[in-house]
Amino acid sequence: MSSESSMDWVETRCHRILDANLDRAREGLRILEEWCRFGLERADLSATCKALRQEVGSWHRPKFRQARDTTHDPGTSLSHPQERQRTDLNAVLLANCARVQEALRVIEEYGKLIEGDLSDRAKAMRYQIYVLESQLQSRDRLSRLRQARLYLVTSPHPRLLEVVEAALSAGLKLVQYRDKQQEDATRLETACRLAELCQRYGALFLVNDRVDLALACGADGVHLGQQDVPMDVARRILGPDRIVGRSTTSPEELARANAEGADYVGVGPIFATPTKPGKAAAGFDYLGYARQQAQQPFYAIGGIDVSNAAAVVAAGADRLAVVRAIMEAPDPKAATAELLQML
Ligand SMILES: Cc1ncc(COP(=O)(O)OP(=O)(O)O)c(N)n1
Ligand SMILES: Cc1ncsc1CCOP(=O)(O)O
Ligand SMILES: [Mg+2]
Repeated sequence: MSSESSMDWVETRCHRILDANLDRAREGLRILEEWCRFGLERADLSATCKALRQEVGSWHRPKFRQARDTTHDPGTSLSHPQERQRTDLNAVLLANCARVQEALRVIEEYGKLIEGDLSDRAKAMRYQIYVLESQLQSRDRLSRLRQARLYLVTSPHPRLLEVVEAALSAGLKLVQYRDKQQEDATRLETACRLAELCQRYGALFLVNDRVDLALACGADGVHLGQQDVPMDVARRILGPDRIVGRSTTSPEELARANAEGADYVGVGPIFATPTKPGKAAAGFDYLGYARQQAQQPFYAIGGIDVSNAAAVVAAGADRLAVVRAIMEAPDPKAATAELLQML
């Protein structure tokens, strides 16, 4: 091969790579656009996707298409098992954000050999996709939160991951890691393992009290009590896309949580509970008040189990948070299923 024809050979291969990845980016954007338009009914996000998709289309030069050689492409018949089965909507959105980001990265690198300008634009667009991804995630987190009726708050347990997995396998979609005793290094390790587990089951994962641990393990958010850091500080640290929940025991605390814009509130303790010794019960009166006044989803918590959950629901709760009812149940999966059914 002469040195000139070898350069042509490389260029044709690069055109082929650009052709495939321009198509891949456009397809991924179309999938995201459809959800923004028909799922979220968000004209702004849908318009963003459309503009990005059209821009990618405008980069697609005829010479890239002409280099296409589908019959000899060994990749056309390869597909990963994960591509055939996505666990939930969020997995579809995440997979397609990743697909667009990867395609843009390829365009950015190979574009340097062909057109520097194309490479620069692909890089700029990749950052726009990161922003879009976090916008989609935050919308998605809040809608998943609204769907989650049962909230497991964990307690220290020798088989913590096993118990949580049993509850997740029964359909639980919201978990809070609460451990006041462990050293930070162990807590962080456990939080990371729980975050991964919850993600696998399509469940939201929050960390109790600790914004730093929530950030470090990539949790979906944090639960703050009245003595924890102020909500605006948590939002500043975690960014606008994570969930921040707040405990409330009285109308005054609820009014503050409303004003602060908490994404959800804990309402309780409904009954006195050994999990929070010394904390007086707020009772059904406060539950009824929260039902009228809460501006966000609220979870009744404190002393709730399968024996009294129906009464708590009758008193106005449509969401429950529990510790012992699942963590100390002889069969955590069955207890979760029973509670879920009551909701
Ligand atoms: C859902 C939910 N509600 C209330 C609490 C209690 O939080 P807090 O008052 O900060 O007490 P601790 O849990 O930190 O002991 C909660 N954790 N979750
Ligand atoms: C953390 C917390 N906050 C108010 S009550 C409570 C503990 C609830 O535990 P249990 O469900 O075991 O009564
Ligand atoms: Mg707390």
